Amino acid sequence: MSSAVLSIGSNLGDRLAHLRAAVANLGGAVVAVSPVYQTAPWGPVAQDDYFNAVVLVDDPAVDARGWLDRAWDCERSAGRVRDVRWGPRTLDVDVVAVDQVIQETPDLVLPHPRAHERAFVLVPWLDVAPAAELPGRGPVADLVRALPADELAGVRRRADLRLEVE
Ligand SMILES: Nc1ncnc2c1ncn2[C@@H]1O[C@H](COP(=O)(O)OP(=O)(O)OP(=O)(O)O)[C@@H](O)[C@H]1O
Ligand SMILES: Nc1nc2c(c(=O)[nH]1)N=C(CO)CN2
Repeated sequence: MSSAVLSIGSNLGDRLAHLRAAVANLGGAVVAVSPVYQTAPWGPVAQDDYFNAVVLVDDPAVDARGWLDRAWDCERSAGRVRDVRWGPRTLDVDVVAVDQVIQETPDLVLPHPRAHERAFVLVPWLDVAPAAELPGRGPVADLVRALPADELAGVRRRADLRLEVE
């Protein structure tokens, strides 16, 4: 059994189309899709706002490494070029958590090592899973409450935009 929390983000090209394509690519594994948020860029690189969302997925045949492969497949389909760390991208798919797994392998750290400090991950996750917990860090609701006000202010729900579950 394997359920995962994926964070999807885009700030290059048709941002909504890239997020929609990721949800379509994940197909039958998709259990829930959060609202879309417009988010101020996190990190040291000056760049345009992102659209972000969180997707809950489940597939008994996919393990933690398998979710990373699915994430990379989504990114490849969006024509993502890997250059600047934390720089602009057509599509970023991060594996936030897989079940209760805590691991550190060269390719995959779980939970995602920066998820607990990212409003653009925690706020949409809370929308679709109010009782969720980030393994090793506690309830997502508590993590959201602990975020600095300016982090939270940079995350604005776009009620005019929707990602459909296929
Ligand atoms: N939980 C995880 N989800 C996605 N990638 C991970 C994870 N843990 C480790 N990685 C590794 O991180 C590397 C860099 O990923 P990526 O280019 O998406 O980083 P980034 O999006 O710029 O930064 P960040 O990881 O802070 O979101 C990948 O090659 C991948 O192997
Ligand atoms: N708001 C926001 N900022 C980011 C994002 C993202 O998805 N949303 N992804 C990044 C890639 O490392 C860097 N910064």
